[in-house]
Formats: sequence, structure tokens, C-alpha cells
Amino acid sequence: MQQQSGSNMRLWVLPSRGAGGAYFIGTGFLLLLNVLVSAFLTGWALNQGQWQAGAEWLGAGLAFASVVAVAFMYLLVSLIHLKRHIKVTVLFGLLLLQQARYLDGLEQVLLFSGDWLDLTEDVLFLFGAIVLAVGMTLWVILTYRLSTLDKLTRVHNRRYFEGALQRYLLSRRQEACCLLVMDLDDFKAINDNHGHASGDRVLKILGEVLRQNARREDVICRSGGEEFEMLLVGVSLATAQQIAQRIMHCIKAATPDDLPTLTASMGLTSVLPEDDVDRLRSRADKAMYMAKEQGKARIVLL
Ligand SMILES: Nc1nc2c(ncn2[C@@H]2O[C@H](COP(=O)(O)OP(=O)(O)OP(=O)(O)O)[C@@H](O)[C@H]2O)c(=O)[nH]1
Repeated sequence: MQQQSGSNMRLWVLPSRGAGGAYFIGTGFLLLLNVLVSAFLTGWALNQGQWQAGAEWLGAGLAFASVVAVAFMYLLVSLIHLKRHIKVTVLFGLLLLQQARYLDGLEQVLLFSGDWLDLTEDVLFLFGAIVLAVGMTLWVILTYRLSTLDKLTRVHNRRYFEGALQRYLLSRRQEACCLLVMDLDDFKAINDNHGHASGDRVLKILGEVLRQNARREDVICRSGGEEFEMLLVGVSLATAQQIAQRIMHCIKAATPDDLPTLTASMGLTSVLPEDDVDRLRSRADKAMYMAKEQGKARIVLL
């Protein structure tokens, strides 16, 4: 969704432009649906009173819709995370097993309409509802993490970062804020001379250095091969420059003994009132490329 101004529009913007936000909202909706299903079916099981018939049909209908919705979400996750969804599959298998209990309930709704439920069944329903709610919550967290983190460095991925930038710009806080873009120097040589595993090790080190230098409100991402970005919230350009210098120092200091000294070229810019995501990032990118052209291992402000 494009940038929109006006606070009334903010509600309609997903937390992230990419699938991370969609999962979060989609699975949150499923969770709600399942809690409703559980509540209805549990109520139906516990209460054999006058309202029973309506509640049965509503509960059964919700149960069926829930199974279809879960299967759909499963398909979506499978398609997007073809290589990474094994953990999700296991969790989902458990969830679908649990869902099968509702289908079983549906069948019983259709076949029976008497006082066939006993206490054991009621307890099982309650237990199932709790397991389902916990399972769904875990699933939300797991899929959200899978879709927003970079697997190698454990910092956020580009998709999440773009969403975070967009949210920040929409909030238009009055405080100062800066964007730092950095690209490791001569990284290809590390891969070529020391092997891809060493290259990966360096990327992990850089991710760790950035995490150590970030505060809670800052957002870090790996936006490309050896390129990282950092949104420094609530800091002036002068302070951001000091932070960038500290990071540069930490990168050098963290160089493993068997590798040449690590350096990075950095571009730093402050967020301007008229910025949108593209304009802000292209300015920071430009500054970073200027740092490369001026001889690498330096910070350029723009
Ligand atoms: N080990 C490893 N290498 C990667 C990964 N992603 C990209 N690369 C490599 O990163 C290298 C980037 O090379 P270049 O774009 O030439 O950058 P560079 O060698 O740092 O040169 P400068 O940016 O000009 O300093 C390429 O060889 C890619 O194959 C990754 O996840 N792991």
C-alpha cells in the first residue's frame, strides 16, 4: 500500500507491506475464529438448554469454516516458504488433528441431538480449545518470525524493514531520525580466497555487531548480500555519525584472525519531512556509493 497521510488512514495500512504483516493479521483472525469455535462448541457441550439448536449449527458452521481457513493458510505458508516450512508443517499437523475434533463434533451434531455428551467429553472440548489457542499463538509467532527475519544473520529482512520504515514515516514523529546504509568492503575477495563459509561467518559477525550497537527502538536489516541498513530512531545526524563510527570500529575489532581486516562503506542521512521510503533509501544508498567511490572504509553524510 502506498504512503497515505492523515491519521484516519493509518488503521488501514498493514503492519508490513509484505507477507509478514499479512500472516500476522491472517493468523490473528484465525486465532479469533478458533476461539469463537471453541467457545461455541464448549458452550454447546456444557449447556443442553433451549438455545442448543441454534448454537449447534453456528458452532458447527464455524468449525467447518475454521478448518477450511486453516487449510488455506497452510497452503499459503507452504507456497511462500517452500524450503522453510517444515517446522510449520509439524505444528500444523498437530493443529489439523485438533481441528479434526471439531469435524467430529460436526458429524455428531448432524447425527445426534440428545444428551449424549458426558463430563469427559466436556473436559476434552475445553482442553482442546486451550491446546488450539496455544498452538495457534505459537504458529502466529513462528510464521511471523520466519517471514520477517534473515535466516543467516538473525536481523530483520528487507521486507520487514520496508514495512518498519513505512510505519515510521506514516507516524511522522517530531523527533530526529537517521538511516544508515552499509556495505562490507571487498567481500567477494573473502568468499573467493577463504571460502563461502568464511563469508557467511563475516555476515553473522556484522549482524551481531549491529545488534550490539542498536537500542530497542532501532531497526536493523540485511537488505542484500553484504548490505545492511539501520534506522536510528530519535537521534540527530551528528549522533548517528558517532554511532556509525563506533560500528565501523567494532567491525574492525571483530575481524577473525584468519581474515583481512573487515571494513564497510557507510551512507548516512537524516529523515526529512518530505521523505517517502524510496526517496529516503535512495539518498542513503547514494551516500553509501559515494563512500565506495571515495576509497571505501568511510562514512559519507548526505
Ligand atoms: N558468503 C556469502 N556471500 C554472499 C552472500 N550473498 C552474497 N554474497 C556474495 O557477496 C559478494 C558481493 O560482491 P561485490 O558486490 O563485488 O562486493 P564487494 O566484493 O564487497 O565489493 P565492494 O562492494 O566494491 O567493496 C558476491 O561474491 C556474492 O556472491 C551470502 O549470503 N553469503
